[in-house]
Amino acid sequence: MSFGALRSELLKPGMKVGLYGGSFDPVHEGHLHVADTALTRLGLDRIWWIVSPQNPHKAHAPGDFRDRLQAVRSAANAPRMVVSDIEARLGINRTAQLATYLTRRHPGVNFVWIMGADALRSFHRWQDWQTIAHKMPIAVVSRPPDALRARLSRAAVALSRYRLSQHQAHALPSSSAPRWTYLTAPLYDVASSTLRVSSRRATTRN
Ligand SMILES: Nc1ncnc2c1ncn2[C@@H]1O[C@H](COP(=O)(O)OP(=O)(O)OP(=O)(O)O)[C@@H](O)[C@H]1O
Ligand SMILES: O=C(O)c1ccc[n+]([C@@H]2O[C@H](COP(=O)([O-])O)[C@@H](O)[C@H]2O)c1
Repeated sequence: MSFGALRSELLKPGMKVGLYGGSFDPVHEGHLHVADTALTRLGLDRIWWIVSPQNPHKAHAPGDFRDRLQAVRSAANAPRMVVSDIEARLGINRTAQLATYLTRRHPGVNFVWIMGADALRSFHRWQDWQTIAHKMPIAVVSRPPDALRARLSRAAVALSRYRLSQHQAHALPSSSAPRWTYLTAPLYDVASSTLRVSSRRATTRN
């Protein structure tokens, strides 16, 4: 489903919506695994894949936005998956801005921010990260090799008293923020950066 379709879909109060932000440059199996894990373990009604125009912490320019959006649409073409260009349309690239916008506009909807363990490791460097944590619950999905380091990271320690056991993950979307959980799941050792290097090598060889 595209974001255009989403706009005409009624966002009902009480709906549980996972926000899964990423560059997806390119989209890969690990991303699908994160979305499926969050959908099932949190009992979500929807996952919105938020294709980021430009991660503010990545120096290199990502691939063409429209191409990435289209690739995510093809990969995430499954029930309850929605692909969104909302950041590009709003002209924003900070998660705190998105969280503020969505929670204000849809106060009755239960949004959850979804990210991999590597993102938790650097979360304390995101702009207004405390605001994000206070606007919506967060679900972190394990990723090699970050499992232990992520749970000992600055943000994880600062938010430790708000952590919910993964056995209670179903309660996360309707919990008041700050609240977060760490979902241990099968590890997918795949990264966009590795795929970009392989694709460059293949292009050079041909
Ligand atoms: N294999 C994976 N396992 C768990 N989480 C992942 C995995 N790949 C990506 N993620 C998570 O998905 C989100 C989007 O990731 P992103 O699009 O940056 O992919 P990436 O593979 O990390 O890219 P890059 O290698 O360019 O940094 C982030 O929250 C990231 O932590
Ligand atoms: O808001 C920030 O300061 C911030 C800093 C780094 C990353 N993010 C978000 O984290 C998500 C994952 O980014 P990426 O590039 O690692 O896929 C994506 O939605 C980014 O906008 C956000």
